[in-house]
Amino acid sequence: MDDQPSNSTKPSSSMSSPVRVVLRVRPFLRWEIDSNGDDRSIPCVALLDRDCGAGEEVAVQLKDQWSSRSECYKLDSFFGQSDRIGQIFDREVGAVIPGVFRGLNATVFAYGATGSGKTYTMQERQQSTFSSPRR
Ligand SMILES: Nc1ncnc2c1ncn2[C@@H]1O[C@H](COP(=O)(O)OP(=O)(O)OP(=O)(O)O)[C@@H](O)[C@H]1O
Repeated sequence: MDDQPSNSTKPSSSMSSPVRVVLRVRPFLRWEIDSNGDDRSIPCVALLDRDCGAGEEVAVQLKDQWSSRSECYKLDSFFGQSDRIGQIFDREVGAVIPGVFRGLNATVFAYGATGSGKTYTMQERQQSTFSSPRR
């Protein structure tokens, strides 16, 4: 994601765009709730608009109540805390696989802060949400 504090940081794209930017928000982990307290375990990313009128873009807001951060982004797709890995695969990954067998190149990569769920998402492995932070 672009980090400019503006209302629209990403140019309009369509399904024909060669690059899709997809956001997944993972649930809070048990230890995060325990150490923060329930009142601080409030997601700082919210889906604003599922249909922005340009292709299938979505608008999301990054608003942190504990800092002054308040930014909006347009993305190609959004998956929330309750969305399953299979949904991400079906909507975002499955479509590129036939092309791979026809000799086209496709890359799916995860980007994000440490602990944000990149490995969990890419490996489709069910892991405990009650695990402790790494030391
Ligand atoms: N969607 C999810 N639902 C439940 N738990 C999740 C989800 N995504 C991640 N987790 C849990 O969050 C923790 C961190 O996830 P993960 O190891 O995938 O992060 P990471 O981005 O790969 O971290 P790092 O960059 O440090 O390797 C793990 O305990 C994992 O089980």
